[in-house]
Amino acid sequence: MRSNAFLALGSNISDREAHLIKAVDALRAHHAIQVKRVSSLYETEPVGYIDQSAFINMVVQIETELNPVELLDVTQAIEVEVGRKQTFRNGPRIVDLDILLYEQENIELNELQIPHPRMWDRAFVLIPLAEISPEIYSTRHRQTLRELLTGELINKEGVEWWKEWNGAGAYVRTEN
Ligand SMILES: Nc1ncnc2c1ncn2[C@@H]1O[C@H](COP(=O)(O)OP(=O)(O)OP(=O)(O)O)[C@@H](O)[C@H]1O
Ligand SMILES: Nc1nc2c(c(=O)[nH]1)N=C(CO)CN2
Repeated sequence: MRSNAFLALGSNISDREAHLIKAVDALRAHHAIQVKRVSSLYETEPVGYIDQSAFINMVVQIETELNPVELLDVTQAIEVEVGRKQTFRNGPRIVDLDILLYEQENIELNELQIPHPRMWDRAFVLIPLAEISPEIYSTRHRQTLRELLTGELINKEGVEWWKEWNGAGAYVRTEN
């Protein structure tokens, strides 16, 4: 059975776009993952630990035969493959892959929480996510992403559209 999931990617070291392309290529190369949609790239001011370079962030939609924990194993292996070194919480990184959503599942394991617990506070996640899937519904806000982003609830500052996705993979712009 195939499940729908959304992943957030970010990089803020050296050639940020190249790292993201490598990560998406690695997802595409995996036999149990199909990349369905890829957002544009956004340049974003660092959140949390602010004394570091700007990030490039993006979101991809996948379908996968992997269960959530297997998917986490794969995303963590890709982080290492693309070159992630040990870092500190919120610190700089070659590439970071977070699982945002997996179907409608709520998961509360030590090593995996889905929906990603901080996603609704992060414009650098919500803005690219809304680009590829504006109808996603936040049970916390009782609004769709589209509604949430046209309102005042989310501070959109510090997130700038940077460029279209130039790597391989489905680039599908939704009509909105
Ligand atoms: N939905 C999720 N996606 C990815 N990792 C998760 C998720 N939920 C929990 N984790 C756990 O988070 C751990 C730490 O992740 P990481 O070092 O990337 O944190 P971070 O990127 O600094 O902060 P943040 O999690 O706020 O983005 C991972 O080892 C993983 O087990
Ligand atoms: N703009 C931005 N800030 C961050 C990011 C990120 O991807 N983009 N990731 C972090 C740790 O996961 C901490 N802060």
